[in-house]
Parts: sequence; structure tokens; C-alpha cells
Amino acid sequence: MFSTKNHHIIPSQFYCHQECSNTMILSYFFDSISSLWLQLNNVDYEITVVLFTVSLLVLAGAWTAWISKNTPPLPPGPRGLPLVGNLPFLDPELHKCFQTLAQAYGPIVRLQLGTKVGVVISSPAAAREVLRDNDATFANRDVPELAMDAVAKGHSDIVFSPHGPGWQMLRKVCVREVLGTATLESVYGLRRREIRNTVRYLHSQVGSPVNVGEHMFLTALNAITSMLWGVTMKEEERTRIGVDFRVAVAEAMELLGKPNLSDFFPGLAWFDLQGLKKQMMGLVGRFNKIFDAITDRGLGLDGGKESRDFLQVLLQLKNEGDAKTPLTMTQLKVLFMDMVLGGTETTSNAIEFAMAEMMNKPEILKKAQQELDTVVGKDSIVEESHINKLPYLNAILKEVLRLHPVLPLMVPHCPSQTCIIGGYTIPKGARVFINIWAIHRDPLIWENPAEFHPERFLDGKLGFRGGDFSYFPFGSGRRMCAGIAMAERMFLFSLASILHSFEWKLPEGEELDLSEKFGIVLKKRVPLVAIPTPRLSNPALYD
Ligand code: HEM
Repeated sequence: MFSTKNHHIIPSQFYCHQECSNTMILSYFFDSISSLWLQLNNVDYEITVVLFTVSLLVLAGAWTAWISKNTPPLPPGPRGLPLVGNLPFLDPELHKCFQTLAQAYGPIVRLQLGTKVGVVISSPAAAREVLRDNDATFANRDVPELAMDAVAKGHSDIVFSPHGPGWQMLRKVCVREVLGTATLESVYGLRRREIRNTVRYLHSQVGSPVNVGEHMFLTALNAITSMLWGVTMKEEERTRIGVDFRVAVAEAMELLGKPNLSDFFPGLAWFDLQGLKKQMMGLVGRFNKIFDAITDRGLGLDGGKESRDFLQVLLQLKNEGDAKTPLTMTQLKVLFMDMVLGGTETTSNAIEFAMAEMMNKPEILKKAQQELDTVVGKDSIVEESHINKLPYLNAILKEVLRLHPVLPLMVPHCPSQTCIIGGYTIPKGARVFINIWAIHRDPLIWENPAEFHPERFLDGKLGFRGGDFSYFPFGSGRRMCAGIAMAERMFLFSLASILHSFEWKLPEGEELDLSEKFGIVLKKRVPLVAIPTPRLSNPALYD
């Protein structure tokens, strides 16, 4: 029965000649099926079944071949070992390791990370395809195993919430209500109080070496917790809670930064082989206790105070409970968490790198101080209202986030469906790293990319809003940083204050080390230790 028509010819054409048209292939198979059915009545039943099965198999094979012929390949990448893939060969300095891989394999590299596919994006064109052209598809996160439970219960924070109404609501509350210009302005006094405390403390240390990063971390943490609940809680209570909180945040960052086998072999997650999940559960319990103490205090207030902190803004929002922002107590707590985790180390590490780069090039430091002396004067102190009048300091912020982007691989994205990027197939569920560190140092884009040169940003053409994919330290698209406004203010106000108030020098015999240490948040390998000496006209300006 297969001797008629082209049964022997067409399959070989199909497999051998690429140019065979898809329409021909499909019409051939529909013909085959219909002719088979027409003849069913005339032949032996068993033979018919066998032939029918063979025909289906051929159809399936042809379909697979058609699909694979029409599906672009996976991106190129290094060979790995069975089971573990490329994991054993990845250098812990991942941002540099990924840059080297991009030099060998191109701007889109595939990795096998245990059972997971990883994809590294290292060019502006590919980043634009991911974050702009396919923004909705890539708006999900590859959720680490340690955050899975929270996501499954709908208790997740903004960073790991899946793209959807829950995430949208949290983000709206965070960006518009809490970190919007009006609320940020209203808590200026709380920010200022903490920065003045730091200046006062540094003044008490004049002539002695201080750990710049550590003090900037404490300043950022105190400023953020002060904005969060600094009106609600009295200073003494706030300091006590701040200490517990600081320890818990440091443990959470360390835990999240540890490579977790369960992320690479989700099948093993149930066994929690490294005990990380257990540790995380303990930590969640501690955070809950801290937040309960704070929110209980907030709930006890009558809300009639003139000055308000974020806690009071959020509790009011929760109590008003409009249908669009049905904020729960758990969501309120996770918002706090995002602000503390997202806003402390990022800002303080950027300030530490900026100070180190400037001390390495004293002419830049002098120029920044001269600008401050012109705008603020030596008989006065820096206020946040000055920061828009300091173009050189703003250029320093941009340049430090170019050279040392504090989230060098951003927060991994995850496509919700298989899609094509740069001519390659990116499978659904892949872990997509965007190597902004490599893009920000690409010699095809930047002149002398390794050099700290704030002047390159003085023309004001490049901004932070992710519109240009050669420079996007806060990400781009719908998952870009939710705290840009706060980060800008905190960085500029803190750096301006310590540069304006003090001269800085290295301890005798010390050498400046500018090297980086990879982590979710990039940090200086060797902490910057420097000696402050006063430079303002009147000691009262340090009170
Ligand atoms: C110098 C300081 C900072 C830098 C360089 C920075 C950078 C980033 C980057 C690169 C992302 C990931 C974007 C993506 O994956 O597409 C991100 C996400 C985020 N950042 Fe920041 N950030 C900073 C400060 C802050 C501050 C101060 C806050 C809050 C107070 C904050 C809150 C967040 C949140 C909530 C997300 C997750 C957004 C989402 O998934 O929708 N960040 N940040």
C-alpha cells in the first residue's frame, strides 16, 4: 500500500534537503494519513495497525526534525562534566570568569549548572533584547531555594516575587508611597540626623585610622532604620533593636551568598544537604520577632504626629486598605526587609569604592572638595538640597557605579517561556545573568575602561534610568532597582558630608588596594582604612 505516491521519496528528501518547504512536508503527512484511512477497510486489521503505528512514528520524527530545523540552537558555551556540568570550573570571581567566557564564546554564553541551564549576557545589544524587547518574558526571577517557601506561601519580598499582581502592588507601594519624592522629603530630618551623627563620630576620631566602609555601612543602616521606624521608636530602643537587626542582616547576606546545592539540583532540595534551609528558617523566626516588636509599637501610636516615618506611612496605607493596595502585615515586613537588605551594603560599598578611587587620584578628590567649598562654603555644613548643585560629585557617583557596579551580575532573571535572543534559544526557566560589570568595562564602548575618570559623565548624557544599555548600574525594565531615588540621595549626601568635613590620608606605610571581591554585592577586597582631619572653619560645625 505504500508503493503508490512518493512514500519512499519524500521522507528522504525531507531529511536530506534543507530547502524542502514546510508546506510540502505537512501536506505530505496529511496525505499519508488520509490515504491510510481510505485503505483501512481493504486490508488485514493487524497490518493496518502496524502500518499506522509506523506512519505515526515517521510523522513524529518528521515533526521533531521540523521543529529542530526551525529552532535556533542553544547559545555556545564550554563543555562540562556529566551531572555537575560547568560548576567545578567556575572561578569564584564570577563576574571576571563570565567576562573571560564571553571573550571566548561571544556575548551570549550557555552554562550547565548542575541540572539548571545558565545564560550569561555580556553585550548592550543582547541586554537590550532581554530587558527591553522581551521585558515581560524576563520579568521573573530565578528564585533561590532558600526563598522558595516564602514565594510559595505568597510571603515573598519584591526581589523574589514572581512577576504578577502581588509583585506589582508591593513595588508600587515601595516606589510611589515609601520612596516617592514626597515621603523621602518628609523623612529628610531622620536621614540628616544619622549623617550628622557620623560626622560627629569621625570628628572624635581625628588623627586615628577609621574603617571607612564599616562607618558608611552603619550610617546607611542607621539612616534607613531611622527612616523606617525612627519616629515610632525612642533612640535607646532603636539602638538595641538596630544591633539585633544588624547581626541578622549580616547572617542573611552570608547565607544568601553561599552556593546552595539545592539551587543546582532542585531534586535534592528536600534533603537540605548543607543545612542552609534550616538556618534560614531560624533567621526568618528572628526577623519576625524583631519586626513584631517594631510593628506592635507602631500600631499602638495614634498616628496624629506631624512627622512620620515609613512605618506610619505603611500602617496608614494598610489600615485604609483600598482594593488596589491590600497590604498585609507580612507584606509590610518584607518591604522593610527589602529596604534594609537592598539599601545598606549597596550604598556603603559604592561610597567606599568612591573614596578609595579618589584617594588613589588626589586631583579628583581635590576637585570634588573645591566644588563643595564653592557651593556650600567652609563656614557651613552640607545639606541634601546642595546635591543637585554638585555636577562633579554626581559624575563621581556615575563613574564609581560604572567601574564597580555593586550588583555586578544584577539579580538573575528567568524567562517564563522559551524565547530567542541574539539568534539563540533561551530555554524557559534558565538562570539569566546580565554581566553589567563586563559591559561597563567593554573597551569597544568605553575609552580607557579601567581608569577612574568622572569627567566622562560630565556632559550629563548618560543617566541611571536604564535607557542606554552600555550603562545601567541599577538595571533596566520593569525589574530595575526600586530604590534609585533613595540610593542617589544617600550616596551623594553621605559622600559630600565626609569629603567636605575632612581631609583624608592613608596611615603611614599603607598602600591603597583597589581590588574587588565578588559577591551578590561587590565589595573591596581590602577594606579602606583612612585617617580623617578636620577642614571646616569652626569646630562647632562638627556638633
Ligand atoms: C548604589 C545603590 C544601589 C544599586 C547600585 C542598586 C542596584 C540594583 C540592581 C542592579 C537591581 C536588580 C535589577 C534587575 O535585576 O533588573 C536592584 C534591585 C532592587 N533594588 Fe537596588 N540598588 C541600590 C540601592 C537600593 C536601595 C537604596 C533600595 C531600597 C531602599 C533598593 C531596592 C531594590 C529592590 C527592592 C530591588 C528589586 C526590584 C524588583 O525585583 O522588582 N536598592 N538594585
